[in-house]
Amino acid sequence: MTGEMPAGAAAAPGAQPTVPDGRRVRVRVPATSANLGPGFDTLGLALNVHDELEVVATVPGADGPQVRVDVTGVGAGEVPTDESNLVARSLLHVFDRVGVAAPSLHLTATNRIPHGRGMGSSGAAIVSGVLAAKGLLEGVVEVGDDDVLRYATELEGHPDNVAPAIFGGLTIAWVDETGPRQKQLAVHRGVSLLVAVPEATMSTKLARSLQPEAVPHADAVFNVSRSALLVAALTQSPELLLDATEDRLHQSYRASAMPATSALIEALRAAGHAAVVSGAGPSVLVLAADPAARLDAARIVEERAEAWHAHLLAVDIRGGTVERIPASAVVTPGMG
Ligand SMILES: Nc1ncnc2c1ncn2[C@@H]1O[C@H](COP(=O)(O)OP(=O)(O)O)[C@@H](O)[C@H]1O
Ligand SMILES: N[C@@H](CCOP(=O)(O)O)C(=O)O
Repeated sequence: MTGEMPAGAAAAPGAQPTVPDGRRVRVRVPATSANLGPGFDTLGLALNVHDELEVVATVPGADGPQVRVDVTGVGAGEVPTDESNLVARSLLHVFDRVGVAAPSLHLTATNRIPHGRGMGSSGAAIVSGVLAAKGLLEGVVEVGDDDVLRYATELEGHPDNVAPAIFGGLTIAWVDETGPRQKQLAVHRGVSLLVAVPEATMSTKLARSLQPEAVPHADAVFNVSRSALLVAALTQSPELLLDATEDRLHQSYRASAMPATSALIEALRAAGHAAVVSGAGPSVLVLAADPAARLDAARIVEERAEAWHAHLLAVDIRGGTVERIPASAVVTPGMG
């Protein structure tokens, strides 16, 4: 016995729609690497490192809705544990957008995606919150995939991380007059991934402030050619990855803020590896055309004087997931 309204049950006539008391959801969202060299704010890949989240919603008491966030793993003791937490804010954003009163929320986050390293932690946190809201609102208000992309992009400001975090695989994301859109593609099975993560962090906001307002036309043409080629290289012709990952739109403008990243990319590319800044940095992504090339790239990373952690990763093809948890299946402490 869950005490919940069945999914799809309508609120009594005239009553405000609400989330059934005690409803629980579980969410899993992948890390991402955005840009992939030339595809600034457009291309992204989902990676097999995941944040997990459980949320229980309860009817607010006399003091109104309360939010509590318990965090283990990355960010524990650092990120806020109240409604200002990015996951909680994202969840509440959806309730606000669909016009449903927010319940009290208890979030339990298990984080594995490093923060401020260019592996899409903020995008994953936002997608986690939006997917949790979608699950909590099931049968109350329909939140479709397009809505998830829209709400997540509203919060992140650009769609290239949130699209692969939601849909998995390789995504091309763009924005038109209807809002953000995406096309998901399968990566060629020969492509293998290496992400080199340094100790240093870089705020995406700071990296974006280093971008110029305008770029030379020739550089725009350069990036159009390389990003078109990159889609072919990633899906059909991995042997073209080195040429296809050249960029003139963002990496050079940000290089002075992450010199160790630039130096590592230069060394890897000189050895023939398709190395790029992962997201806004400072991590480095290598798109290797075969497993032997990836091991050679890992050796170059490990020989650097600075401390880099080389992770051999795979493409996550599933994207973010949300499932309802029957109340009887979990023991979660109450709001206290
Ligand atoms: N799981 C999370 N829970 C709460 N806040 C998060 C989470 N993940 C990321 N953040 C917030 O986002 C910041 C990192 O965002 P950002 O600068 O965009 O870097 P990244 O490249 O990791 O996305 C963190 O310092 C933290 O404030
Ligand atoms: N296109 C964005 C991507 C930011 O990715 P993140 O993983 O660093 O959040 C940018 O380059 O600013």
